[in-house]
Amino acid sequence: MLKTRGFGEQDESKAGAGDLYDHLDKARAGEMIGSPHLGASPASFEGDSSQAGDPLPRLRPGYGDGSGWTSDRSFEGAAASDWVLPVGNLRSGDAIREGGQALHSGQPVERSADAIAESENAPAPEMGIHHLLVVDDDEPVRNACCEIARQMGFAVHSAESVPAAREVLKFQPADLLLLDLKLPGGGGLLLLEEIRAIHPETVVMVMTAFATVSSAVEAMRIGAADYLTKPFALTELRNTLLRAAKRRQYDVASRHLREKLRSQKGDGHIIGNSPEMEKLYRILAKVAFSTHPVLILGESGTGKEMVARTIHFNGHNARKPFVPVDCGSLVPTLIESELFGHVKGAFTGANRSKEGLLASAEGGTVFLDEIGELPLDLQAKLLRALQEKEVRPVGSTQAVPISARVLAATNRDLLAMVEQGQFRKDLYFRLNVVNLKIPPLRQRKEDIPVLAEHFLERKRKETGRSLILSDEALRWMIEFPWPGNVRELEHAIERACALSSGPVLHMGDLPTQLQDFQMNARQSLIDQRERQIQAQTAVASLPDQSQGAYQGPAANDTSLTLMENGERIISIAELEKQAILNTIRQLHGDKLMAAKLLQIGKTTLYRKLKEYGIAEGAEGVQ
Ligand SMILES: Nc1ncnc2c1ncn2[C@@H]1O[C@H](COP(=O)(O)OP(=O)(O)OP(=O)(O)O)[C@@H](O)[C@H]1O
Repeated sequence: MLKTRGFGEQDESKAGAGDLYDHLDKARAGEMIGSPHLGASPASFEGDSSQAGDPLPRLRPGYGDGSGWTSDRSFEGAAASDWVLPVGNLRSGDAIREGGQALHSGQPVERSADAIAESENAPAPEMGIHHLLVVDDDEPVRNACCEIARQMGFAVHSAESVPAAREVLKFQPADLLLLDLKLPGGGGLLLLEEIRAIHPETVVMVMTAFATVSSAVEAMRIGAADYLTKPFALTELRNTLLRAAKRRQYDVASRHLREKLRSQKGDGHIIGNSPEMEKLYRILAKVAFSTHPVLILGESGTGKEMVARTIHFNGHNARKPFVPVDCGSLVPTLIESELFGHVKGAFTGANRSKEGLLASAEGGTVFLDEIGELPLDLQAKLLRALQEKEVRPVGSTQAVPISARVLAATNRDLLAMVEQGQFRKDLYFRLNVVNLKIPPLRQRKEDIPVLAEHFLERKRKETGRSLILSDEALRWMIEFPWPGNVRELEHAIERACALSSGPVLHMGDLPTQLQDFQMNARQSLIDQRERQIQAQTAVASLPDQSQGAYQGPAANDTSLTLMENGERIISIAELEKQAILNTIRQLHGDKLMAAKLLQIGKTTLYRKLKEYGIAEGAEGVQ
């Protein structure tokens, strides 16, 4: 049976919905959901104006036909569960069917997207449909929470116990879970742990009684995002649900962005799949959706500006301007007027007023590159501008509001500059709300082949030539430390493409620093090999070891360990002693040559001999 009712109508259906109406009506009258004594006055919450002054929820005037809601719902397999199909995520004028497959009984009813968007409590339409599961054995509380959530635009499901909740979750994973911690058939904490393991992305809010606040703390430790203490006001419930929905939306959006960053190819996109870059994508995907300042750190050419652009063009203000400011290349006398603007006549040559770069970003992003180069006096002015969100153009008495997000970058050690008094500490903390470190290319060598291929592909497209790197060239590119990072690699490929006459790019086509690096590396290998051969030849040309050679420690020597199987374990110190004494003997006492062949200093050799108690002039070692 389908029962409908519009808010404010007197209730021929009230008997069917039972306590829900009592609960909602009383809650609307300023009482608390979950109160054990519903007649209690909200005065007990004095001091919390948000609760005491809780505005009544504005229920939409019915669904489509102006009526109320469906009741009498159940879902096959989920006893006492309450299902309502999606709302939200609609464009103006859209209509949706409520009920659909999941409703066991009753006709689907429609309501317009406009009606939903109208509701001040509904999550923003772009937030999408959120499936909320309410789990509480207290039916009036459960129903009241479901109703409020439904009005806010959630797709609501409910269960009165842990087993019933598990049944619901089999069919519909929850985006959000509102969970009473005190439940029959196993506590809410158990379900919370299960959810964290199976659906870690579900945002969980727990409900507790005053007496069990410690379990809420435990729940937060396990991973609940928020908690409500019973009894709670409508406003609290709505705010908690909204926060959770936003959090969920944020999590989903950052996960998508991370995937996008990982898989994107082509010009203008960050390339690289090393673990270091994966870490960078993870943080980048989070900061893109916030408005906090971000400090981007990394050596020259690591891609700091590219990262700043990626943050801006994937964030909420992507359509607003992105204004890069190179603090290092601005003429010192002009920096102030560039950043903050000036009025006509402010200084010689100021023939007209000019808007500053900070104001021109208008809700977009200002990227302060090489922030470490900003003179100290301007650091103070920038700090003031960021704190007060306004700038005063040079020569003006009027402040101009600024609304841009600030991203800053540097290849310098700002903290060391702070310690040396070259950079303001307060500005450093202002800019460094979040910091993103881009590792140098030599610390993520896995990215070199993919980056090289990326730049080659660009050249192939530009020139129509088929171009590939020889194995040798690629091998040395991977070895090379790239002090100029990705920019240097990009230029190396460009140069090689320009110089090579055929499709294969060889070592000879790469820049001289790479060729020099290859030559030096080869030379040091040759030198090392030669030293080894010399040493071997010297030893081989000496008399047989048995002739007066040091024979090692005596059996009773403490440097010896005799194993059970009779094998002797010789200590490192003893091995060293053997090597030194044998070499000197083989060289007929030539200690200088011995030190050279053993690759130790002469003084070390004499010190060792002294330690061994071998006096100058002893046979064979003088
Ligand atoms: N991960 C990357 N994927 C593709 N191209 C990259 C990457 N990192 C850097 N680049 C390219 O390298 C060049 C230098 O990048 P960018 O200007 O962002 O570096 P930077 O760290 O800001 O340098 P500087 O400190 O010198 O200003 C650009 O052409 C950019 O496109």
